[in-house]
Amino acid sequence: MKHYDMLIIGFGKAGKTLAKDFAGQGKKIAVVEQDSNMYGGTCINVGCIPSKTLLHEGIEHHDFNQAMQRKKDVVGALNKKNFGNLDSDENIDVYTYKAQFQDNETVALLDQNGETVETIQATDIVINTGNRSNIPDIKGVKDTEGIYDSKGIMSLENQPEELIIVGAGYIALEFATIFSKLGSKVSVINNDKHILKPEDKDIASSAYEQLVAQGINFIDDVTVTEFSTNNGKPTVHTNNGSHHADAILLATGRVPNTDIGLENTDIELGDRGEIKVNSSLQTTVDHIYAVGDVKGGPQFTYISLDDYRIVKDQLVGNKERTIENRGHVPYTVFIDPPLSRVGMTASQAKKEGYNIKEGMIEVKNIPRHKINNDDRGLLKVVVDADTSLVLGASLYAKESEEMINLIKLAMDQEIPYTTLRDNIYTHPTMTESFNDLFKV
Ligand SMILES: Cc1cc2nc3c(=O)[nH]c(=O)nc-3n(C[C@H](O)[C@H](O)[C@H](O)COP(=O)(O)OP(=O)(O)OC[C@H]3O[C@@H](n4cnc5c(N)ncnc54)[C@H](O)[C@@H]3O)c2cc1C
Ligand SMILES: NC(=O)c1ccc[n+]([C@@H]2O[C@H](COP(=O)([O-])OP(=O)(O)OC[C@H]3O[C@@H](n4cnc5c(N)ncnc54)[C@H](O)[C@@H]3O)[C@@H](O)[C@H]2O)c1
Repeated sequence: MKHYDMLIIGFGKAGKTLAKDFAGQGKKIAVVEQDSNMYGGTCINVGCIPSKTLLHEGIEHHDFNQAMQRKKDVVGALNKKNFGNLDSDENIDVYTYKAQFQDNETVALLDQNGETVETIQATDIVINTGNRSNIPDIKGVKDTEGIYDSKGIMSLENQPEELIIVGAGYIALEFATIFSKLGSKVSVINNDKHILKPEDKDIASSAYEQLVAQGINFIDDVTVTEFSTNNGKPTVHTNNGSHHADAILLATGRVPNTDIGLENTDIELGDRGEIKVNSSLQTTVDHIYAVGDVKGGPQFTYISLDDYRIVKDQLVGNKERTIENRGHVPYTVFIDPPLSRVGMTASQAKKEGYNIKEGMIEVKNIPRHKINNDDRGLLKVVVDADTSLVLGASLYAKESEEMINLIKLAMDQEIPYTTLRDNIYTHPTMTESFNDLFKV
């Protein structure tokens, strides 16, 4: 039995950052990752980085093969760098095995045959096992060839001429954009009447129009009933017709990876199968923490990174940072142009009882659009008329993934909207539009 100061299960964003930080403080750390293709975690290997690389290549008019090759190069380099970063540290041992709890104190490392090769105990244990694609229990889903999840679709050897995407959330819309930019004909099967329902209505309808203008076909308000193969092609059957393609992507949500022997522990799960944590990310066992996607809540790399800050603060800090005070959580849906959001929309703010003022500017009225040669999109902000604080922003525009971070900072720091309105910004930039956007 080996003993460490900290055992981290899963090579995710929070875990690898904790490992390096605590090793730097002289602590002995074990990191267990079940798959060498996943050193560095989901984001760099099968998530954010490969998907955004493919999107970038599509927008730059590269073809499918060029895009896939660059994705492979980028991921390969990052995987290697991530492994080296931990493995070269004398205070960190990286184990490539599957971790299984034997009890609250002990974790077994299993090889591919399920045999225990090592057992580890540690003063603190951090579960950072992430999540995986949800495969809906629909007839034929397991036996029909040509059905992929987001990981599989990014490893295709040949470009699908036609791609059907089931689901209309983040992954669906991003992959619809990627594959249509790379030249595939894309259809999205949506079980709702609309897409982007939580978003501002003007922004959602503008984004819908743009996606349709890019050639993406939306089949809205249908229920998938079965998958099968017809004339050698995967086919999706719905309550309103059948559709076949060269490939089908399931983008139907994600489920936490909790197959780690939790039945041998006192760790409890929540209603959605996530590991239950308190606001300091402690599980129902005091010395075991859960970080990143496996604990549910918002699923983003920067949330996993912030989870690292919370656990660090809990173990060696002043225990002040929690999931309740980490500030507003912005996000970007990487369609083209990207849709970025923080805080409330106007209708949400009204429902909450705020007395609001709204600002809006179309991208075609921002000078930078001439240089970008891109007049698509609009920006909207909501401010509190009583306090002058910013309540939210919905930015659908090129470079919005950068601009949104400034608004998040202003909201967290309670900077009044008038400061954003009257600030000096460099020119010609998209951000200088805040001078007009905040004239509410
Ligand atoms: C297609 C896609 C695109 C995305 N795009 C974005 C984006 O643009 N921006 C963004 O912020 N977020 C994005 N996300 C979400 C983001 O990738 C995740 O929120 C983030 O990676 C969180 O990771 P994590 O820290 O929870 O752990 P992960 O990075 O998921 O790491 C968990 C690791 O644990 C390992 N593991 C699991 N079980 C065991 C076990 N029993 N033993 C040992 N190891 C185990 C897994 O192999 C994995 O490597 C995207 C996700 C997907 C799928
Ligand atoms: N840019 C980013 O930050 C980014 C990008 C991709 C993914 N992510 C993260 O990954 C998470 C998961 O993304 P996702 O798109 O898989 O999930 P999601 O929850 O956003 O969307 C799931 C979609 O699948 C549909 N669906 C579910 N079951 C279905 C069924 N049986 N038939 C038809 N449709 C069905 C839902 O109605 C919804 O439209 C996101 O919540 C996000 O946190 C982030």
